[in-house]
Amino acid sequence: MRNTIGGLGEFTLITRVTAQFPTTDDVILGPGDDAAIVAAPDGRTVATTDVLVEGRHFRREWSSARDVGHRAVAQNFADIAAMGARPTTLLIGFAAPSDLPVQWAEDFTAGVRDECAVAGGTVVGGDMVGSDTLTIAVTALGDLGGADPVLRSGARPGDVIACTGPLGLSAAGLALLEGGVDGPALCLSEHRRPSPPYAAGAEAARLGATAMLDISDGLVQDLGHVARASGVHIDLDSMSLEPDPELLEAVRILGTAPERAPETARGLMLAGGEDHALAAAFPPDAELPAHWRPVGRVRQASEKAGSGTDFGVTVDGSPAPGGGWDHFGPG
Ligand SMILES: Nc1ncnc2c1ncn2[C@@H]1O[C@H](COP(=O)(O)OP(=O)(O)OP(=O)(O)O)[C@@H](O)[C@H]1O
Ligand SMILES: Cc1ncc(C[n+]2csc(CCOP(=O)(O)O)c2C)c(N)n1
Ligand SMILES: [Mg+2]
Ligand SMILES: [Mg+2]
Ligand SMILES: [Mg+2]
Repeated sequence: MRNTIGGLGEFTLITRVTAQFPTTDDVILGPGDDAAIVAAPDGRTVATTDVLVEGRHFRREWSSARDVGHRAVAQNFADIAAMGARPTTLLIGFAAPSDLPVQWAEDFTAGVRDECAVAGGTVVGGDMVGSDTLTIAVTALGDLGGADPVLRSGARPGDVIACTGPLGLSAAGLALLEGGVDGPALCLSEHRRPSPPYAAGAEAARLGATAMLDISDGLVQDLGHVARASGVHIDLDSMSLEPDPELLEAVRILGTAPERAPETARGLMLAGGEDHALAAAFPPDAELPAHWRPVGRVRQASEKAGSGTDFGVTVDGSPAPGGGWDHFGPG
């Protein structure tokens, strides 16, 4: 029992974990009572939740506890940013077996704390329960700062689709880990600790974005949600997707012939999930900073090309290949 959370007990563990989190201007009452009280300066709070399950989302042999902490924050605060909001606070449900080392819980918490410092939020509560499967369920809250939220449903024909943040790197990192081969550090680190462009969410709202979401399941599949919600069609220009040199190197290490590497890398940029980049639709006359890379156009839904499994997204005018993540669909 020594050095396991079973030895420490639930309430000591809660005290140790919550002691790591600073208070911020968004916190009226932090952890310790029946609920937290969070400031909502304009009267609205953006709320979202995502779950990480060991074996499904991470493996302890591939990711450190700190990595999982970073990732739990990143995937949730990316959803807040994708609404055009500023990340403020988190609640963390922590379900773990009793023989989990205390050190793992401490390191996970340090990862949460450090990613919160990057995103600008903090933790105000959570829950600790026993479970055979290590599972992290995070609720994130955010503040719109008086602005209108950027929904998935506002894209209009003529809009430009632009992305900011990495694409394909996390999928390449995962493939390297699955293959048991070493590869570019950037791919491995983006898989273990995604780096969503948090501030770009509110920036997109200021720039007049008509629709936005973060890329968790794959660019094509996720933009399909925008296309359906907005009643439009989206055509992506594959040649506007410029693979990072590290992504090209990773696909070569994974066995792609050098001359095919750009195409394979673009395939990962189109279908790879978990980068938590932001993709948004902007009016054609929007003046976008360079980090928002135009990657496609919004068209009338009636111009939709292709048949079969059409998510309302084409690539270079042709039906997009599948490949996005579906937790319950065919693998
Ligand atoms: N069990 C559920 N009950 C109610 N709403 C849900 C449930 N699961 C998902 N949703 C809602 O469905 C919408 C889409 O969920 P989804 O999880 O695909 O989005 P996401 O969190 O942006 O993506 P990802 O989970 O891949 O990061 C969200 O508004 C989410 O709150
Ligand atoms: C061990 C292990 N195996 C597979 C994957 C790949 N994976 C899991 S969930 C997901 C989509 C986003 O999830 P969600 O929709 O729940 O946010 C992806 C691409 C992984 N990360 N770790
Ligand atoms: Mg979700
Ligand atoms: Mg999302
Ligand atoms: Mg998903």
